Amino acid sequence: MTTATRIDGKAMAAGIIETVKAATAALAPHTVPGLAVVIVGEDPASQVYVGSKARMAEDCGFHSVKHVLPAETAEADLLALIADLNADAAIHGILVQLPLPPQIDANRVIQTIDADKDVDGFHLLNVGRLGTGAIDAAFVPCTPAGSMLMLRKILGDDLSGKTAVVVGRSNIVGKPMAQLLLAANATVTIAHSRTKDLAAVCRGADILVAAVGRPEMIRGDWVKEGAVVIDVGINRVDAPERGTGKTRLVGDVAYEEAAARAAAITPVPGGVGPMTIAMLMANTVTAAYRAAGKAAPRI
Ligand SMILES: NC(=O)C1=CN([C@@H]2O[C@H](COP(=O)(O)OP(=O)(O)OC[C@H]3O[C@@H](n4cnc5c(N)ncnc54)[C@H](OP(=O)(O)O)[C@@H]3O)[C@@H](O)[C@H]2O)C=CC1
Ligand SMILES: Nc1nc(=O)c2c([nH]1)NC[C@@H]1CN(c3ccc(C(=O)N[C@@H](CCC(=O)O)C(=O)O)cc3)C=[N+]21
Repeated sequence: MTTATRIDGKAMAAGIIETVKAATAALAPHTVPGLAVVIVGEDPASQVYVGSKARMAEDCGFHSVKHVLPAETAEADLLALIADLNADAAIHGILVQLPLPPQIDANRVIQTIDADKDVDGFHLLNVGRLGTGAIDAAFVPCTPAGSMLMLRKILGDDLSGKTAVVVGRSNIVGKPMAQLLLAANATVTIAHSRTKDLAAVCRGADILVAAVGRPEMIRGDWVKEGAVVIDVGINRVDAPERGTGKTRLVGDVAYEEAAARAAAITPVPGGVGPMTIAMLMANTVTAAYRAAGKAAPRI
């Protein structure tokens, strides 16, 4: 029995992309938003994501460049490429796909990106802005930003009086998600692998955000009746029922079980993933507006 509203990330993302296209057209011909996507190594899943980011950038009317570097690239060479992109006036946004191979210090790479081109929102300046309430000046990480838009569609802008539990404390999802929820007045708990009785913690959540990376770990009876569930997890699992060697994507939440109790829930695929890509395009067009000295459109 599925009773929950399915929050359609694919449809929401398509709406955002239309807004991005209009904002891009309004900048022409003086400014064309430029996005550089950099990937080191040949991990097939990462290649797919980087390809879809570059394709979507083209679809939006951006100048789009993709740099594919070999897995054995030295850190100094990647830093030199970033310096070039920082200095390139045709590039407004730089994304370096994570994770990076072990010989490269990801933190050093992220801090080398010009904060004004940091469309991932991972640079210390943008993290600091988000954490100190200067959200309008920050680039907010795409996955949490997209997750918040989905949540706001159901619950509105003010989450006063609501308890939110974020499972996962990564710099790219869990921590910025918690900051956004806090800024929207939710009472926020961040859970992780050392949390005791995670099921009970989750059961207290009016808003439950799963960003763990464990297929269907969060079961239906962990979900409070009437909760809003945002499933960030993207996990590829075997699907022998579809044929030998076939796989499918599942989230961190057991969807059908959770949907029987939740008020609203995001699916995987078609939930947070497409919203992440849409927010990357939104951040890039914002960067281009700022570079042109114009007020960025609200997305
Ligand atoms: N939809 C999208 O656009 C995106 C999806 N993702 C997906 O989201 C998921 C999380 O990504 P990311 O944040 O980068 O992952 P990380 O691996 O960086 O972080 C995972 C977090 O989950 C916690 N965790 C791991 N096991 C458990 C457990 N058994 N119980 C409770 N907490 C646990 C870890 O805790 P601890 O810190 O204690 O180790 C950690 O904080 C992945 O599936 C990833 O593919 C990621 C980015 C974008
Ligand atoms: N610097 C950096 N920034 C990132 O934002 C970043 C990153 N590195 N490394 C990897 C993760 C992962 N990530 C996803 C984006 C879109 C989908 C997405 O569109 N998913 C589709 C399915 C795609 C498919 O079918 O494989 C969906 O959920 O419907 C998934 C995952 C961004 N990440």
